[in-house]
Amino acid sequence: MITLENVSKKFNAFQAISSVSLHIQPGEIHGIIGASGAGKSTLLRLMNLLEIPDEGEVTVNGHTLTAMNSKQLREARKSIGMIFQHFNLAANKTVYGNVAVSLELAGFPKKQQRSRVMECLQFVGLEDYAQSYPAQLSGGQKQRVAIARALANKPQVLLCDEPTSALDPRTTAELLGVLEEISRLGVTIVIVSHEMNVIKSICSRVTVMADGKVYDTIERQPQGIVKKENRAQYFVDELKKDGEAGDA
Ligand SMILES: Nc1ncnc2c1ncn2[C@@H]1O[C@H](COP(=O)(O)OP(=O)(O)OP(=O)(O)O)[C@@H](O)[C@H]1O
Repeated sequence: MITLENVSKKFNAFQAISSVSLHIQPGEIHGIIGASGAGKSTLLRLMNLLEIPDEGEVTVNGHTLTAMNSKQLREARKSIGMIFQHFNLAANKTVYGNVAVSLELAGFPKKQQRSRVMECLQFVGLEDYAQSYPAQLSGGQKQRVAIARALANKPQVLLCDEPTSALDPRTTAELLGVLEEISRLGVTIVIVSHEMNVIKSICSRVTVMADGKVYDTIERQPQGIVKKENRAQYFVDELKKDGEAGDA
C-alpha cells in the first residue's frame, strides 16, 4: 500500500532520513517507534509528501507521489488522511465546520456534504457536538474531530503522528479503539508513537527507527487494548504497581 524506496531527507546539513526502504501492506496497522529525534515524524510526513524527499521514491496505492506534479499530488492526497498530536483543528470553526472544510477543499459535491459530515461525526460518536467549538471539547473529543476530518474523503491510508501523546491513559485506550474500527473498514494505518504500550496494543508490524534509518521491522500479534472502566481506579492501580516494584 505504501512503499518507500531509498528515501532520504536532509534539513540543511543534517541527514534526518538516510536511504530508507519500507513496504507497508494494505490493511495493516503499522507502528513506527524509536528514540526522540530518530526521524519517526519525518518518515511519516514523507509518506504523503508533507516533506519532499531529496532522493528516493514514495508510492501509495500504486501511485508514485514523487513523480507527480502539484495538481496530481493534491488529488492523490485525498486518499491519505492524517492526524496529529495537537489535533490541528481550526479554533474559529465549529466541529461541523472543521470536518466540512476538508470536503470543500477536496471539491466534494456540496449537496452531499452535510450527510457526509454527520456520517463521520457519528462514526466517532460526536454527532451531538456538531455546533460546539474545539475549545469546548476535551482532548479526546478534539482528536475524534480530527479523525472525522481525516476520514471525510474516505481515505485508504490514515497517517497518525503521536495521536495519543496529549491524552490520558483511558482516553488513549478509547482512541485506539476508534483506530481499530477504522482499520476494520480496510483503511491502512501508520502510527508514530514513542509510547510502547500504544504500539504493542494495536500494531501487527512495527518499524524501529534509529538515527534516520530503519533499525528493524518486527511482526507481532497485537496485545489488544486494555480498557479501564474506572478512570480514577486506573491511576490508583498504576501507582500501587510502582509501589510494589519499589518494595521488591
Ligand atoms: N523542519 C525541520 N527543520 C530542521 N530540522 C528538522 C526539521 N524537522 C525535523 N528536523 C530534525 O530531524 C530530526 C528528526 O526529527 P523527527 O521529528 O522526525 O524525529 P522524531 O523521531 O519524530 O522525534 P520526536 O519523537 O522527538 O518527535 C530531529 O533531529 C529534528 O530536529
